[in-house]
Amino acid sequence: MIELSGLTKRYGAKTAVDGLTFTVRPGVVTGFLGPNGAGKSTTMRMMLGLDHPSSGEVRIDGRRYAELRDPLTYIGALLEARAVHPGRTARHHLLCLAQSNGIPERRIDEVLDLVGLTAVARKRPRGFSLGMGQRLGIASAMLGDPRILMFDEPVNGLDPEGIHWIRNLMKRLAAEGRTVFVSSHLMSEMALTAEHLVVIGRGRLLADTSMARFIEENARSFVLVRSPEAERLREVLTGAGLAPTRRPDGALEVEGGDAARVGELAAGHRLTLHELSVRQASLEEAFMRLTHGTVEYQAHGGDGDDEPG
Ligand SMILES: Nc1ncnc2c1ncn2[C@@H]1O[C@H](COP(=O)(O)OP(=O)(O)OP(=O)(O)O)[C@@H](O)[C@H]1O
Repeated sequence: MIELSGLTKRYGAKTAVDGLTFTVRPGVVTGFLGPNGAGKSTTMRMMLGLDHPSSGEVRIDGRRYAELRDPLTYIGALLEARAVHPGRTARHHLLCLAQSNGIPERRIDEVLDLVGLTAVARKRPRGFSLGMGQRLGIASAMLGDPRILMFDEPVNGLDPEGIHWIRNLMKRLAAEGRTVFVSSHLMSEMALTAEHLVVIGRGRLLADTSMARFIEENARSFVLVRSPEAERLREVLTGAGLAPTRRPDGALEVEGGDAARVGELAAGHRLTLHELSVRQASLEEAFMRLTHGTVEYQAHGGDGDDEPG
């Protein structure tokens, strides 16, 4: 478990993290979202004792990071900037980490096998692809068999196979009862991976809730229906208390409607349908709606919207 209370980080006049209080629990993957510059990396760095809070604190299974003996056995992390000594082989890199953290050497082969790098264990990471580099970073994070794992943008730049592998690994680690905390800007990927979400904007907590609730509360689902007799259909649906709205392209949207009911009402009135589909609200839509206004660098409008110079 990771517990943050009143966690704050100021850089001069800039407050990067502003009084964050939340708990990351074991057993589920918790996604960490926020627009660029929201303070995610700064928060993660403070969780790992790499940055000192201006005020507030982080507890890792009840203790401060500095109080942990052999911290890699409590919390493992994959951060965006990978620090691998260029002259060391993958195996040597893991060996150095193991030796400085009281981890038995046999664990190295286990983690190499776990991430699928056994065949290149004696090669230098310099020649590794992005995906292999990520796997080595994950092997380092897993080395101490920690109960808590943190991943900062783990799928950035990975191919679909690599993304799939990391997604399943994170889910498996959570299913084993570990605490898994992951940041990503890829909303569709996050929607498939995380069960719980923590969302921040300008350093402040915006949401700490389940994925399902977050989407339900911040985005809308509706039934989309198209008919060559749209006006007649609108009357029928309105008569049934469904309150459809008409889109400029002539289609009708029935918010909170049930597709079966719409279809049955249309059939009952012998109305032809060209489309009847359920549009599920997406995490991306919910995220955009919630964080709108907390984005640091916002583009206004589309092309040609520049102020005349
Ligand atoms: N060392 C630093 N000195 C001054 N300002 C900093 C420093 N580190 C971060 N900041 C500022 O703090 C804010 C939060 O940055 P942070 O990198 O934590 O955001 P983030 O949510 O991880 O962003 P991104 O999604 O772009 O990675 C930003 O405005 C950033 O410019």
